[in-house]
Amino acid sequence: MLIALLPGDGIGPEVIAQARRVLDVVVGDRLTYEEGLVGGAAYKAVGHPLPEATMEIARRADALLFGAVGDPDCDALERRLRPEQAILGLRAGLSLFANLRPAKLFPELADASALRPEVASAIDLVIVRETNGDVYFGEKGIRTNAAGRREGYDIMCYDEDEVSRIARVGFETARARRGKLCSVDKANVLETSQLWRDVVIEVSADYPDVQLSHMYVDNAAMQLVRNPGQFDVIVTGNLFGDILSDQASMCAGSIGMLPSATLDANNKGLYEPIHGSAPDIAGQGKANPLATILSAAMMLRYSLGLPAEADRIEAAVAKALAGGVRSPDLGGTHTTAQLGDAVLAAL
Ligand SMILES: NC(=O)c1ccc[n+]([C@@H]2O[C@H](COP(=O)([O-])OP(=O)(O)OC[C@H]3O[C@@H](n4cnc5c(N)ncnc54)[C@H](O)[C@@H]3O)[C@@H](O)[C@H]2O)c1
Ligand SMILES: CC(C)[C@H](C(=O)O)[C@@H](O)C(=O)O
Ligand SMILES: [Mg+2]
Repeated sequence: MLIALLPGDGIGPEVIAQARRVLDVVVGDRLTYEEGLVGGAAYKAVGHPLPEATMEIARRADALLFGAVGDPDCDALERRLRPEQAILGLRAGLSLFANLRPAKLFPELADASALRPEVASAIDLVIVRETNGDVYFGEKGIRTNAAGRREGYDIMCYDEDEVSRIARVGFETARARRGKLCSVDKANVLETSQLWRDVVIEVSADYPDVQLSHMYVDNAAMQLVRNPGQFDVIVTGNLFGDILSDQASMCAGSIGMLPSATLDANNKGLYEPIHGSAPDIAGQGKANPLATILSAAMMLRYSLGLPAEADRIEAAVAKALAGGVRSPDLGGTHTTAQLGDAVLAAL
């Protein structure tokens, strides 16, 4: 099976290196890798953040393992050349619309959560985030308005098929878990959200066994901190899901702990930590690689049909944490490589 390995920028290559060590031990030569340039690294090498050569590997691969993109050197570039366009281009170009972001507290990390331990310990949820639509992909630009002033705009737009297909992923995910789906929107203000809510309710007719609720996004942000244990599966749009998942990560201990899968209709997927390239700590051995290692486990489970191997990796991460290894984001002083060492030792 072929993996497109896309390390990217900043801490991306550092965390991918540790995931690769783990995969080599757990699945060995059952996987082959082709590395592609993405993000600022690709822009600097060939003038584009998502070169056709990388897309070609990505199309051929059975799954994609992605680090992170984002480079302060590229901040002044026009939008289509910015490193972040690489991840958006992969999601759009490969129809990767269903972004699953599980947030669960490893019991050993109760002290690292931003919440009180008894509140934090209840967090065990999945955010199902749509990643092919919303303000990310609507018409956008900067224009001069009637008053002669510059005006930026990003149209928020979802069509009903986009909503129903992500709603189905939400219902299926809930059905396979504790049977509760919370759809998060802003239907008190946004027409897009009103349609979202109507379509989710229509789709719910096919899932009478799943308990559906609706919540406004501002309340959801508050409830995630007040009582995260109330959520099983959250289904939401691209922008709300982006924000809520970073927030959920701190409830579960650290942004460096949350993995993700972004799937197409056939479970081909891109696997990446939810965090970015973290330029503030890049190159210092401070990055927590566990989100990326856990993303590799999700890849084995969802795209490669190796659930036992995925379980093995997740158990090894838990064992490494139980052994006391902690990167700075978790309140410790261990390096990126030492976290990798601890997971390998646990394996
Ligand atoms: N999918 C992606 O590739 C992705 C995701 C988010 C942000 N970005 C990009 O990354 C760049 C930096 O963005 P940002 O600073 O807003 O977000 P970020 O997630 O890169 O970093 C936010 C904070 O979290 C810390 N952090 C992140 N990952 C960590 C890890 N594994 N271990 C320890 N600490 C970690 C960072 O040091 C920083 O203080 C920007 O260019 C942004 O667009 C890319
Ligand atoms: C880098 C950026 C485009 C991306 C997003 O907003 O989707 C990131 O924040 C993420 O969470 O994957
Ligand atoms: Mg994000």
